[in-house]
Amino acid sequence: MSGEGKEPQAIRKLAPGKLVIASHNPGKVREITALLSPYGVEPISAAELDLPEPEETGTTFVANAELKAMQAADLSGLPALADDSGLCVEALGGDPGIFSARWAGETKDFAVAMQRVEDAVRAKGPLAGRDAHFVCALALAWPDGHVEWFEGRVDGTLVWPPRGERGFGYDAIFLPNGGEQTFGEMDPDAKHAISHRADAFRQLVAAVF
Ligand SMILES: O=P(O)(O)OP(=O)(O)OP(=O)(O)OC[C@H]1O[C@@H](n2cnc3c(O)ncnc32)[C@H](O)[C@@H]1O
Ligand SMILES: [Mg+2]
Repeated sequence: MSGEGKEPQAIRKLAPGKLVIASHNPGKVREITALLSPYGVEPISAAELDLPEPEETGTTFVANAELKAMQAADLSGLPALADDSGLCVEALGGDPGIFSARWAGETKDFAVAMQRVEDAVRAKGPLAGRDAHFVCALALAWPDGHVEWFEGRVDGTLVWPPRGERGFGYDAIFLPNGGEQTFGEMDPDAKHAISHRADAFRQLVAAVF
């Protein structure tokens, strides 16, 4: 990990400029802003810039992160960081996966999405396992069209009923391996120590700082 034993520095290629967080999900924007906070960049969200939400036509997390980042960099003329992430349930062959946001429907209701996951796993029968993991692909796009990407992961188990009001999305049903609290119950700093997003972010820091 970079930064150990020295003061965090501004991102070499970014300082002292702005970085667009190419996401329309306030939970993600909050987490990415916190992860970026030691590094001296000025984050500005896609919503603040009124950027459109692109259609996620990719078939992988990386492809979707890349298209979101490239669109934001292109439209803003600034470097842009996008995150495509999701919950992959082993018993469901990796679903909802890249469709995690879409399982919540038009109204983005994650109580509904978490219930859909529970129903789908229970429908597999009593022997269906509860193993799951979160994936986070981060793509950093530069206005000249160059893109770098990084993928992180965290493994855990699904729990029902949902536990905890912190976090967002599927956090309340995800118990990371070795932990006693779901991501929905955890302090945000504790989630940042182990999450899929933090894992991808560590790789980004190592490559870009
Ligand atoms: O595409 P953007 O605008 O960034 O926002 P989104 O919510 O549509 O994001 P995705 O397309 O990447 O969909 C991923 C979904 O997976 C869920 N998810 C991702 N990371 C999560 C996390 O750390 N905790 C809980 N749920 C998460 C969350 O509900 C997201 O809506
Ligand atoms: Mg999305």
